[in-house]
Amino acid sequence: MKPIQVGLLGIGTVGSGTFEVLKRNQEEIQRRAGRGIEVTMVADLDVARAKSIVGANVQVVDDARKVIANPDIDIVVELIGGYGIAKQLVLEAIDAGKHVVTANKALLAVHGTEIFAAAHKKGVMVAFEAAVAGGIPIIKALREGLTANRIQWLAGIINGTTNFILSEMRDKGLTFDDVLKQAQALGYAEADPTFDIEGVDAAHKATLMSAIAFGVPVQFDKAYVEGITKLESQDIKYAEQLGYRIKLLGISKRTAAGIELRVHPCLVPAKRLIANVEGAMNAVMVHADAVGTTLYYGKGAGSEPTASAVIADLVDITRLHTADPLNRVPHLAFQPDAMSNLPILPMAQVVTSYYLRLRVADQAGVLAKVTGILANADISIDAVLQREAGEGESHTDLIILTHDCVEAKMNQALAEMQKLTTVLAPITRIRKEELN
Ligand SMILES: NC(=O)C1=CN([C@@H]2O[C@H](COP(=O)(O)OP(=O)(O)OC[C@H]3O[C@@H](n4cnc5c(N)ncnc54)[C@H](O)[C@@H]3O)[C@@H](O)[C@H]2O)C=CC1
Ligand SMILES: N[C@@H](CC=O)C(=O)O
Ligand code: NA
Repeated sequence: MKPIQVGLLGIGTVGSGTFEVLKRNQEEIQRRAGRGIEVTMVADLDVARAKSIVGANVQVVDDARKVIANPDIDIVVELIGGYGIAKQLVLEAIDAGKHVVTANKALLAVHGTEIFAAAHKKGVMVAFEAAVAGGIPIIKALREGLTANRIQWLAGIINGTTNFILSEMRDKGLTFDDVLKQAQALGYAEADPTFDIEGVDAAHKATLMSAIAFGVPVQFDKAYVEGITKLESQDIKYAEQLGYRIKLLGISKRTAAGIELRVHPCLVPAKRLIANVEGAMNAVMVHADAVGTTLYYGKGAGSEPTASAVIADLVDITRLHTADPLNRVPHLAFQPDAMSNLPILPMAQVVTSYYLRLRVADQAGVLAKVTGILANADISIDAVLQREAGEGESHTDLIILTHDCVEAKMNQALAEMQKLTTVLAPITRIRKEELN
């Protein structure tokens, strides 16, 4: 049988890995797919660099639309990134009846509803394993492997750049900016690294996982997003003393009132496997009713790990493209007419526990006032740590761990505590999850 012909749009970090791994493992891949899979056309703005990667046997153009217009191309792989031209190209490829593979979580988290609807109407597949946690087959696991289950929550380290920054800062005492530069040089960071450090990239991925886990539409605009730029190294140290690690987590939970969808730094018990995921590695925990808790771990960024996921999608499409579209796995795991309208909850309605750090005057009665405010708000305390004031210091740090409470109550208690004259600086609040 004639090989499946693939057109690559963009041959940067992920595109070059995809080309290389497809070539290197072509025999093994063909034995699995039942058919050869070949990149026969590439579009990149940097034609010279693209040619140096693919050699003379592959046609290279600078206009992606030429790939889409080529009737011999069966699958278009979008590896340009962003919501701009990438969106137009993906929609045009669908319109031309091409199956699409993309690693572009930003595009799908924001415009997924429109893109999946267009693909469904046209009877083509849009596959996106590489868009979440790079090489980890988490989309496959959520969409197919766990299909018997009612999923209750998922929580993951789903941005390699920020996990790398947090690990290097903690272990080597390096500065934020230096580690970010390293992450960029290693090809982990997004084109705009603020997407990584402000939690946006993780929120894109959490949005996609949440849609697949709970059968709700992709709703990035409703996600709560907080990155790691305001984290202070002293909080990392205090958390360690209390038996926790701080990780940037993407979390989505099903509750009776709706779906929690949030990304923020989070204290996680140091004894959990996920707390020990270091460097650019990713890990996702999924808790479901039948199977219990499962954990998926691996490389979430980088050229070949991400290519591994792109190629898995190419193989899936190769196997399934002749199947009746109704027999294919739905894009978001649930049939399009069986999606749930459970709302995404505003952050004020989220229930979680907290780490609080207060810079307080070193005076008698301060602790009582603070704990009194928490008690009045019905927030119970799990642990308290008070740093001894140093010689000549008139202030000290008070660290409090709370049990679960609704975020609105905590906001109110924080506002009251902040008004105390003995509280000398803005209070640090970091959320905490036991993940059990
Ligand atoms: N780098 C990584 O580790 C991962 C990246 N991704 C996603 O994969 C996608 C690609 O990322 P990278 O390979 O890292 O980016 P990159 O910046 O290395 O590569 C993008 C390529 O697209 C080309 N390009 C830009 N505009 C174009 C246009 N109009 N027509 C044709 N080519 C064009 C650029 O010249 C470049 O070669 C993004 O959506 C990213 O979020 C997903 C998982 C991991
Ligand atoms: N910038 C992302 C790349 C993969 O999605 C990350 O750091 O995880
Ligand atoms: Na993946």
